[in-house]
Parts: sequence; C-alpha cells; structure tokens
Amino acid sequence: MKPLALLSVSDKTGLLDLARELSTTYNFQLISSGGTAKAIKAAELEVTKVSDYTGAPEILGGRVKTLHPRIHGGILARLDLPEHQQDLNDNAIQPIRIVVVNLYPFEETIAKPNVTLEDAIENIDIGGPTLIRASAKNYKHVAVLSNPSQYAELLEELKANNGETTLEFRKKLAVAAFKHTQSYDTAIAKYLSGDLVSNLESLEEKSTNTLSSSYTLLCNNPKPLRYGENPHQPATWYQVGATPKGWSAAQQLQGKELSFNNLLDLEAARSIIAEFGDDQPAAVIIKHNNPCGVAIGSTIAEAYQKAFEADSTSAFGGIVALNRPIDEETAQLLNKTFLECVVAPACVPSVASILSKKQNLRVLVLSDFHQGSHETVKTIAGGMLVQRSDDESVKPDTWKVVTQKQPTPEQLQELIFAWKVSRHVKSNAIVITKDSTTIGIGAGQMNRVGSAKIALEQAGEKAQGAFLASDGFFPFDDSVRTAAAAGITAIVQPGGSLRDADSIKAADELGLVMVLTGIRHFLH
Ligand SMILES: NC(=O)c1ncn([C@@H]2O[C@H](COP(=O)(O)O)[C@@H](O)[C@H]2O)c1NC=O
Repeated sequence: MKPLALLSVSDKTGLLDLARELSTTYNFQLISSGGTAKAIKAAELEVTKVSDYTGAPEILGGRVKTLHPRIHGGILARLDLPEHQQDLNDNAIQPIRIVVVNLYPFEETIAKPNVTLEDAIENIDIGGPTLIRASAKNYKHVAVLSNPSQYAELLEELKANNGETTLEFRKKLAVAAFKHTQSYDTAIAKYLSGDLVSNLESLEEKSTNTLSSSYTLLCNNPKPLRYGENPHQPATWYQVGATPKGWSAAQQLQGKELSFNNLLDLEAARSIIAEFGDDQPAAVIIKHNNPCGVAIGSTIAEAYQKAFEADSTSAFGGIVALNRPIDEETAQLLNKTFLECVVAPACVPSVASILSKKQNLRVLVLSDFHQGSHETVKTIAGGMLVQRSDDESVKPDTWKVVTQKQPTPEQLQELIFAWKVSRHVKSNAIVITKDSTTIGIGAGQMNRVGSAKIALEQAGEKAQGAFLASDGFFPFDDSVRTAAAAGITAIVQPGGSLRDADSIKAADELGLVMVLTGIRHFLH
C-alpha cells in the first residue's frame, strides 16, 4: 500500500511541483481537501478527495472538511504501539506520513481596508491548525509542513533519505508548526479583542480588571542583521504583523544593507518629519538617535541645506529624512558630505545617477511617514514596559502665555517649531531655534542647566533673538536667566514646577515671552 500524504492548502504556491514529486518520485498516495484536490487533478496528477477517503462530505460551506477520525486517527496514531495499530486496523484507517497545510489568510484579510467581522471570522481556519497541531504532536511519525517555503527542504530531505524523513527533521518542522499556530491564534485574539485600541484603552483604565492578562507581540519575517548596536551583539529585525508596514514596507534604492543603528536612527528621523506634516518642506538629520539639524525651507533643497548648516560637524555620517521627493538640487547637496542614509517619500528618476556616485549611501523610499507604532515596548529585568507612544499632535491652542509680553504670531510659529523638535530629543532636552532651523540642541544631559549651556554654546551669537524649548519644566529660574543672558527672546516649556512663579518672574524681569504647554515630553 502506498504511504499517504495529506495536502490542504490555501496558498497554492509550489503545490503542483510538490504534489508531482511526492506522487511520482516518492510514490505517495495524495489525499486533499476540495480546492487543493481540484488544483492537483487539473495538473493531471492522481489525488483522492478527503471526502471520498472519509465518506463524509465537506459541509457548512467548508467549515468542516478534514475534521474526521479517519484523517486525525491516521495522523495521531503512534505506530510503535500495538493498540494504536489495532485501532487503525479496526477502523480501516491508514497512517498519514506527510501533512502539508497552509492556513486561511486571516492576517491578510483583516489588513484589507473595509473588512467586515463576518469576513474576518470566516477566515479563521479551524481544520488547518487542527491538522498542523495533530501532526506536530506526533512528529515522531509525521512530517508537517505549514509554509510553502518548506517544500524544497522536504524534497531534499526525501532525496537524501531514500524517500523517508529523519526524526530530527520532523522535530524541527513540528517546532515551526507550533510557532506558526501560536502566532496565527495571537493575531485572531488581538483582532477580536478590538486590536491595539482596546490594549491602549485598557492601559488607560489602569485597572487590573481591564488590563489584558497577557501581552503578545506578533512578529514575522525575521531579517538577520549583521549585528546589533555593537559588533558583538547578534541582532534580528522582525516585521510586526503579517503585512509589511512602516520600515518593513520601505524600498531601498541603493546602498549597503541597513544596520540596527541605521534603523533606530531612521525611526527617530521618521517621527520628527511626521511631526511637520506635508505643508512645508522639512528636513532632519539624526546622529545617535538625536536630531543634530532640523529645518523648514521654501524648497526641500533649502530645508536640507539649513538642517545641514545647523551643525555641519555632527551631520557627518548622519541619517537624513526629507518630506518631499529628492530632486536633483537636493541630491547634489546630499552628495557633498558623507551620510549613512537618506529617506524620502519618493525620488525624482533623474537623481539615481547622481546619488549612485555615493555607492554606500543607503537611499530609501518610505511612502508614509505617519505610520508609527501607537505603543512602545521596552524590556527590563524580568519584565516588559508598555506605554502609549508619545504621538499626540501638538495643540498650541491649549498653551498659556504666562508673561506680560505676548508672542507675535510669527514668534508663536517659531515656538511651535522648537517645541515639536524638543519632544524628539533625549531628555533633558533644550532646543534653540531661529528661522525654523535648530541652531543649538542640548540632549540627554543629567540636569537641565547642562543641556541649556550646551545648546546656547552651540548657538553662540545666533542665540540673539532666538527661541528656546525645554521638554520638561524648569525647577529653578537659573536656565531662564542663562537663556536671557545669551539673547533668547521667547521660551516654551511645560510648566508644572513648584517654582514656576520664579521662572515666570525672571522672564518678566528680563523681558522674555514665556509660554506653558501643560504637557511634558520626556524621552528616555
Ligand atoms: N474545516 C476543515 O476541516 C478544514 N480543513 C482544512 N481546512 C483549510 O482549508 C484550506 C484548503 O481548502 P481547499 O483545499 O478547499 O482549498 C486550508 O487552508 C486548510 O487549512 C479547513 N478549513 C477551515 O477550517
């Protein structure tokens, strides 16, 4: 009697080649569910329909196809146990040696724009995971394939072992199978629980009754990276969810492979550019996850040039993000210095030959800069911290002017610019700007005075008439006095210190404008 191989697949990629090899080269009898059998038959290969083998028709519009004791008995039987053999004989069941299944495309279905709950539910595969789990449980006797990418490996295995599979190989497939059904079920649970929104709502409720009892990140398509932050740290880049989004959907037009640090810096650049929307051309240059230059210009070339000149020393080896397509003028400017990466929503075709002069420069196209994650996740010893991302838009209409001096509309615009940048600088953050360009950035200092000194020193003479944003409140009036002495005109800060009155008094004394946003933007 021929050994049995069961094939039941939604994604029919590679199916016919595999079926042909199994039946003609390795002499398997193929049994398949309706659609799979039809495809195999159409290729003039021999196949038995599951319903013919079991004598039970597919019912409920396909909700029940393979859920039958003749199928699951054949998969789950321990062939080393005489009592199992007896059961097989008594029930005219043949052992099934190879099971090839891939599941209804649940994640692809829910990613569709107007998906209905009905559609989503009908795409929850029941029989498929049951086949996969049963086969994986009985890996000592059954080889289970849960993805077309495994077909070639199976054929090599059969070739190397006279039409058999080794226990080691089957165990490896079983592990992959359980991981697959786990992530499949996680996607379903996430979707049915209201997806991310309800996770975040439950975070906001802060009540243990409403918090999810577990938190799972569903990651796919691992891409090995050369290394992590440093060469001795192995690292992998995973795509979150089944459909490529964000950086997983970005197109790399040229340059070396992306590194771990490139991706972190690109993400920092993306989040700043997203802040400025699409109204005006904006450019940002990132170094070590902090911006070293951010600017708005009348053209994208001008915005880049202003961002570059903001701190040309630090821009060397930087990561650039632009919110307009790269045109020839900008490409020529980009080529003037060593940069690691540049990302833009598009590239004018003629710039390819200009940028290719810098062969190592990674050029990426990201069509949507606004697709950030709504939650951030960090690991700590024995735990994981999850929070809503700091992605709420800046709302200047809620700001309060607390000084006698009021800002002019132009000054308010500049303060908005400074504030938008400051929330993306590691705390303690002080950002000095002028003409919609950063001219001094103090990042990641352990006290705010230190950050202010660094930012003001970098701004130098240009601090005269410039604007200052602070991501957290001023605990004392010292930074206000230092800023005024350097020539700062207006300050935006959250407020909320016990000594706010001291800072406001100093601002009034020194003739500054001070605006309180009422919201803090620490970034660790
Ligand atoms: N209900 C069942 O008994 C069942 N058995 C297998 N499936 C799935 O049906 C699909 C294949 O169907 P077809 O061969 O009819 O194209 C596969 O994705 C497989 O995972 C089933 N469908 C869903 O639960």
